[in-house]
Amino acid sequence: SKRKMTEESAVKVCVRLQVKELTFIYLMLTLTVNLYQDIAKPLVVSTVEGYNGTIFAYGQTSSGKTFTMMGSDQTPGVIPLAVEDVFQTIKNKEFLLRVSYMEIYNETVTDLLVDSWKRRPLEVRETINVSEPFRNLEINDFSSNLDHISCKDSVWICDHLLLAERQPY
Ligand SMILES: Nc1ncnc2c1ncn2[C@@H]1O[C@H](COP(=O)(O)OP(=O)(O)OP(=O)(O)O)[C@@H](O)[C@H]1O
Repeated sequence: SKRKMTEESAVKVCVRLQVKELTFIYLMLTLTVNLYQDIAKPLVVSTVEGYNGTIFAYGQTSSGKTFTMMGSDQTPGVIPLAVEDVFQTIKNKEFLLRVSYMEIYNETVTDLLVDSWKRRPLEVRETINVSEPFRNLEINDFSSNLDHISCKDSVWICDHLLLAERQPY
């Protein structure tokens, strides 16, 4: 299909740094969903069990970081796939899910969940072992089974992340 041809046109390389070794290398035929299943899903599931996890996209401009992380309606990226899996994993459990979304650009940290006209650079706290490294970062609580919380599904979260990203400065 047209979509498949397009997605296959880019090379994805997934790196887990381990003393100068690459653990996985994905070539042109790899779809984001395959990469997600191998690399990200185990990490996402273990974060729900209490482990810390980081998925980090690195590469030169236009190499496909946003495409891989956010994706599109036809080809969901790592973030929507991860949010969906989090909701699947916490289904029928009482679980507090907290989401924040920030951008680091030209050494300035910005909270993307704040309306663009209210945005101010976040102050970075450099003290070791602080649980909140950014002062004033908006942290949204979403719960899978509390009625008074407006968000109940992964689509709502992803829509808000996309809206936040597209707000003009
Ligand atoms: N695997 C892919 N299949 C099809 N199109 C892709 C793929 N990866 C990237 N693209 C397309 O290439 C263009 C650049 O990709 P993208 O915006 O994701 O790059 P980026 O690394 O986030 O760039 P920047 O650092 O400038 O933000 C976009 O139009 C995107 O849709």
